[in-house]
Amino acid sequence: MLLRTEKLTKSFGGLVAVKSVDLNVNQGEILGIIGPNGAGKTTLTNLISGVLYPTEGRIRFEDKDITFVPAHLRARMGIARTFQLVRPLRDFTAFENVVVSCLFARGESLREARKSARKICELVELDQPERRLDRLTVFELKKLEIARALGCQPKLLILDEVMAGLNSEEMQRIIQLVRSLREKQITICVIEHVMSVISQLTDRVIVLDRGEIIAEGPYEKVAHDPKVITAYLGEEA
Ligand SMILES: Nc1ncnc2c1ncn2[C@@H]1O[C@H](COP(=O)(O)OP(=O)(O)OP(=O)(O)O)[C@@H](O)[C@H]1O
Repeated sequence: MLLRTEKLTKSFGGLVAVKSVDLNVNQGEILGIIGPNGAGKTTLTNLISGVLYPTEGRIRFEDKDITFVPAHLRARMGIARTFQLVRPLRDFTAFENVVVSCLFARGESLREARKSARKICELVELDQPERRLDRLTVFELKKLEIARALGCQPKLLILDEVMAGLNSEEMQRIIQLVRSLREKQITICVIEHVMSVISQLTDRVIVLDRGEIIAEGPYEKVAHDPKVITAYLGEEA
């Protein structure tokens, strides 16, 4: 078990966004986290990455209790995530963004960080990384967001809706990239609204609804679960 949460709960005032969630992430798997809008997926990601601390419950990573470990130290321990809204440093080039991530997350020297960043840019196939960010397409910004997360040398990589705004060919390229990362022994959690991506990419899926896990298993199984169908229909109603 790489990551385990026990009765993880986060309340915002009266609203319980994540409610007593027991989540296990196995070493080497690609786990999908799905659920209708407002189900608590991003809050759960924020709790795991340390952007937020829980109201109750514990988080264990590689058998260490990290419940209240600050985000930057979690990054050094090997937990990396992308953000739903990409958050690059706007005044830097793409390459410099990746260098910064390697410098801070890995604690590398500038020389080492530049070398690592070059390899990461090749891995994610970032074209012309010396360009400024205002010259990048949405697809390239998404790859940059993944590249920045890879700067942490993650053991666990959480992808928060990386497919939003991409066309189907670009999605296929990201799917290939994510598969290649798994081959490099990186465990991956994918939060995604695009179900064809979830079905192609994941070994297992958990479904959140109103902060709780309502179903768990292979995508084909959970997609036919009446509780899941009802949760999604509720969203459309
Ligand atoms: N900082 C906050 N303060 C107050 N309420 C919040 C905060 N963050 C999230 N919430 C609420 O918590 C609930 C879960 O939100 P969250 O963003 O985690 O859901 P989600 O599943 O990621 O949704 P989406 O798919 O729309 O991104 C929502 O009702 C949301 O309004």
